Amino acid sequence: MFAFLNKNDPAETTTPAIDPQRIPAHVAIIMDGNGRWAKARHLPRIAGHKEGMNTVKKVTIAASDLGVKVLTLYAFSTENWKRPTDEVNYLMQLPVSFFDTFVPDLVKNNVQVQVMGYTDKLPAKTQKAVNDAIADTKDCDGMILNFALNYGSRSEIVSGIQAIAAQVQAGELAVTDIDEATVDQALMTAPLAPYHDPDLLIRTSGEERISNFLLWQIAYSELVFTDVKWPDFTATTLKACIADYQSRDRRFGGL
Ligand SMILES: CCc1cc(N2CCCCCC2)n2ncc(-c3ccc(F)cc3)c2n1
Repeated sequence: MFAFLNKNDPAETTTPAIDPQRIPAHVAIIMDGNGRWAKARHLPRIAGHKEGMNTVKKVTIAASDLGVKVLTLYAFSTENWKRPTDEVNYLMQLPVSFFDTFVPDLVKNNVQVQVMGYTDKLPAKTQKAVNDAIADTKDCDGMILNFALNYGSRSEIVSGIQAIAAQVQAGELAVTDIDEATVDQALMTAPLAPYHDPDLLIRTSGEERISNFLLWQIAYSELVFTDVKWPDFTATTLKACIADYQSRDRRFGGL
């Protein structure tokens, strides 16, 4: 079901062998450990977030080069608003910094940006940076880089139920016609079809929790937990996680 990597090789010094024919189509990552990375170096937490953004750039290109179809990154949860104001303010300018420096590389690598979450609640500058990047990469038909931004799975499911109920109330949908596909189409991952469900979910920094991320979508996902902190995560770490994924015998509930 899930495994914990890096018991013996935390630095991932060896490049694992992976089968290029069995790359997971959709990889989702909970990018944890940025604050602890900074604390271990006697740096402010925002230094960890800044280094974490550099890792986003490196891992985006690595995933695209490996042939991943969708890379979903949990950048900011609905619960993160509880953090200190100065940290939230710093985090909210990261999408601006990211796109100021990285959109040309995204286009060069044919990467399309998508964003899911309650983005209307974000600061105007953050929303503009996100909307500009989506517009600038809309013609790219390579890997989709999907940021979860002000996202929470339970809220997403409630919003989806409300949308389905409105369809029934409007006479557009019969209750007996509601099925799993109806729910898939009502969730924020609908635009990722046919890759709306992650094949592989990675969480960094040793925590073994899902933390309200893609709860419906990970029903059959392989879960890999690594103790590597996100700022230390590299293309080699990604390959090690994919090698672990490829070592699994996925049954989707069957024998
Ligand atoms: C808004 C919070 C946040 C935090 C953050 N961190 C800090 C915490 C996680 C580690 C990665 C670095 N990053 N890194 C990229 C983005 C980003 C988000 C949307 C977008 F369209 C483009 C880039 C980002 N956003």
